Amino acid sequence: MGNLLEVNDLTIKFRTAKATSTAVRNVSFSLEAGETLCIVGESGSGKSITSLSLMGLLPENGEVSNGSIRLNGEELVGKTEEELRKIRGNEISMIFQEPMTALNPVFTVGYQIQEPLRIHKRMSKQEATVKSVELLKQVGIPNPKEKIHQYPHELSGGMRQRVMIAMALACEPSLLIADEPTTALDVTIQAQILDIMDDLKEEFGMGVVFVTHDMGVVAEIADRVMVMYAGDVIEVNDVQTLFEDPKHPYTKGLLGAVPNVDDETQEMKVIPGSMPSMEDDIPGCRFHPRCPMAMDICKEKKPALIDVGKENAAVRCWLQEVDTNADTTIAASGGFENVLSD
Ligand SMILES: Nc1ncnc2c1ncn2[C@@H]1O[C@H](COP(=O)(O)OP(=O)(O)OP(=O)(O)O)[C@@H](O)[C@H]1O
Repeated sequence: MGNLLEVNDLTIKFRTAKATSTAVRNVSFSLEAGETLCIVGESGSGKSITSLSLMGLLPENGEVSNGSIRLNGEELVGKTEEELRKIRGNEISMIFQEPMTALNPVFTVGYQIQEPLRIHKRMSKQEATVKSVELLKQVGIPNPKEKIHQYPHELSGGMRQRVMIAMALACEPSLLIADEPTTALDVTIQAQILDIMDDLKEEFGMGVVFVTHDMGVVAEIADRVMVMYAGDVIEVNDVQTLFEDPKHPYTKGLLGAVPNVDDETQEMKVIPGSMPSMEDDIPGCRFHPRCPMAMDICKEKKPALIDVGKENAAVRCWLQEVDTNADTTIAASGGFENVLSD
């Protein structure tokens, strides 16, 4: 069986007043049905732009300048807005950090969940009403028959987030894209919503692309993790291996000195220095100015993303290429342990 999602060599550029700059470079990844891929990295690494491009929702000054995005074998790059509208909300849905970007304040919750069902699934008003009550129940909203008559502003933040999830799941999409959907919520509500998403993923067999800063969330929900830095994929692996044996110094930095997949309180650590902007022309590895392990070659030549022994596992680092015992080298020299701050 083919992959649900195949992204190949995706490059995204932005036109700004000064120039055209590359925000995301040659990104490739795949996703199977029922799998959750977390995209992680500091602010500005290209996580959101990558996920928005999957929906054909790049800002007006941005474009996919190269590459391919295939959903169930169908190419999405180059589709017209009208073609994409048929796919959005039906085959692919998205949830955001701020539910009010998806919810319309002037329509009732019920109307907004029923709309995609009537458009994409051609349900009658009565069928869509029954389904919307069922969906609200599935996402843990009490008294769903009453709630469908309420407006978004009458609900709490956590309840609005659930409504947005219900809306996104209404048409049982094969791909759900979630961009920091629980970041603004308190931890208890966040945990409840992640649980609901996980249950619904199992039930519907969706693939999920989940963008987050929070390594605790990654540990809880990811099957695989893709780490991005300044527009490049720098490491990808299954969640257990990535937490137990991160290869790239940047990933080690994000995870801190003693990563533990079972530690749900783990926060992304602050790495000294800052991410370059997309306009900065940095020779070699774009991480080298911040890397405690940088060698001469890192300043001169960009490393390729190379496989690390199994399918869907790769790292972009000269240490990996020139020293097969790279992990021992990093561990022996202390890596980030001496420079990390919380
Ligand atoms: N409309 C835009 N015009 C120009 N550049 C943009 C635009 N939107 C994003 N960018 C640039 O694209 C790059 C990637 O941004 P993106 O929002 O994907 O990062 P991110 O990793 O998701 O960060 P955050 O966690 O802050 O959302 C950044 O350098 C950003 O400045």
